[in-house]
Amino acid sequence: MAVEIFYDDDADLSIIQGRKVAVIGYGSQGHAHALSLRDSGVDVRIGLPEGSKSRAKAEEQGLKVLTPAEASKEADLIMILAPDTKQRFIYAEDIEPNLKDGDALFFGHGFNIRYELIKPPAGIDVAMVAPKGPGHLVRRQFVDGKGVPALIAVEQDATGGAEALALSYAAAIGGARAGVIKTTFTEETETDLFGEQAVLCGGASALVQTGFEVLTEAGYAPEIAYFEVLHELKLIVDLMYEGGIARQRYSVSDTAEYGDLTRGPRVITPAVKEEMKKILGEIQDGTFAREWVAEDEAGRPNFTKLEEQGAQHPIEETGKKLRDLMSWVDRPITETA
Ligand SMILES: NC(=O)C1=CN([C@@H]2O[C@H](COP(=O)(O)OP(=O)(O)OC[C@H]3O[C@@H](n4cnc5c(N)ncnc54)[C@H](OP(=O)(O)O)[C@@H]3O)[C@@H](O)[C@H]2O)C=CC1
Ligand SMILES: CC[C@](O)(C(C)=O)C(=O)O
Ligand SMILES: [Mg+2]
Ligand SMILES: [Mg+2]
Repeated sequence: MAVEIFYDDDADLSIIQGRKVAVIGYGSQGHAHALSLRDSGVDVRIGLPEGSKSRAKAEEQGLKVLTPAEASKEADLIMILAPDTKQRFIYAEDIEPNLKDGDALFFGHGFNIRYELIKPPAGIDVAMVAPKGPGHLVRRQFVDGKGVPALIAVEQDATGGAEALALSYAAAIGGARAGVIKTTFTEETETDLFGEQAVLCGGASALVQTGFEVLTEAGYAPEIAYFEVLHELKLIVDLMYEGGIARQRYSVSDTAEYGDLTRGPRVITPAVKEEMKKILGEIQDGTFAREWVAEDEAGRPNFTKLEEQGAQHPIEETGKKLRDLMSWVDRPITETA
């Protein structure tokens, strides 16, 4: 089925400018949405618990900060940008008691609706605006006059205006400069989880770490291995981003291109593709969601152990040393916040 893609000319910014928006959470996505909504003329407030470390930051950045319950009560559109595993508790305690008919409940990712962790009442709009990029770059691109593409979806259209509202919101954070695609909560959730697990985060991190290990275990200098498999990866991906895999192949040497064409499929073998399909199956049948929710409820023991192991990987030490010598590389992630 052909997708519908919307741009700025298709969106009516005045719709979101006429709403009182509460952004719950002020992390990667929360700060980006809130600041860009404000810069687009939207009446926005932040919902954070009294003890939150981000309260001072949001206030310094000129935003009104309330508790999640106060913010939900004051607003008529609530965008929930807290961690996926915490959302159902925030919803039950702070949001649901303050929902009125005609309000809108928005998500930045479909996890809690797709896996039925949150079941909103009839009478409200339920929609999603999911940027296809990390929050800090969503904000950075907005400030630079660009935009990160976004997906919108409507789960429940109580007012008849949920889709136009979601498109208006997406435009206000810069998404419609790049393209906004209409989808469903299910399609967004399943493709997003697959992308981050198999390619963007899981696949890419493992590929880089393994390439670094192979070179250093063979006796090559870690600094050379770092430049080769991590630093240069960004430059190669920039070419793909700008002109597709074809432009990457145009710019590299024909020696590299021959190696790409003949050796790439030896790294990403049919067995790897089978494993990717298995990973997708676990997303589709809910196995991953159940595992992640149980891991979080248990206090994240495996998550913490694996995160610590990743931080101890020798590529991190080598990378830090080299990045410290390239002043333009380590742009503080809070610079745009
Ligand atoms: N990270 C990304 O770029 C992307 C994320 N998403 C989705 O956006 C949502 C938010 O993710 P992300 O931005 O990564 O989250 P972060 O972990 O970066 O930030 C979460 C924020 O929620 C706050 N928070 C924690 N508990 C509560 C609570 N009880 N009440 C209110 N606020 C609370 C945190 O407070 P404190 O600051 O005190 O820790 C923090 O400000 C998720 O649904 C995610 O899947 C979608 C696309 C990309
Ligand atoms: C790729 C990870 C992501 O899906 C994102 C930045 O889009 C996330 O959940 O953070
Ligand atoms: Mg994503
Ligand atoms: Mg994601």
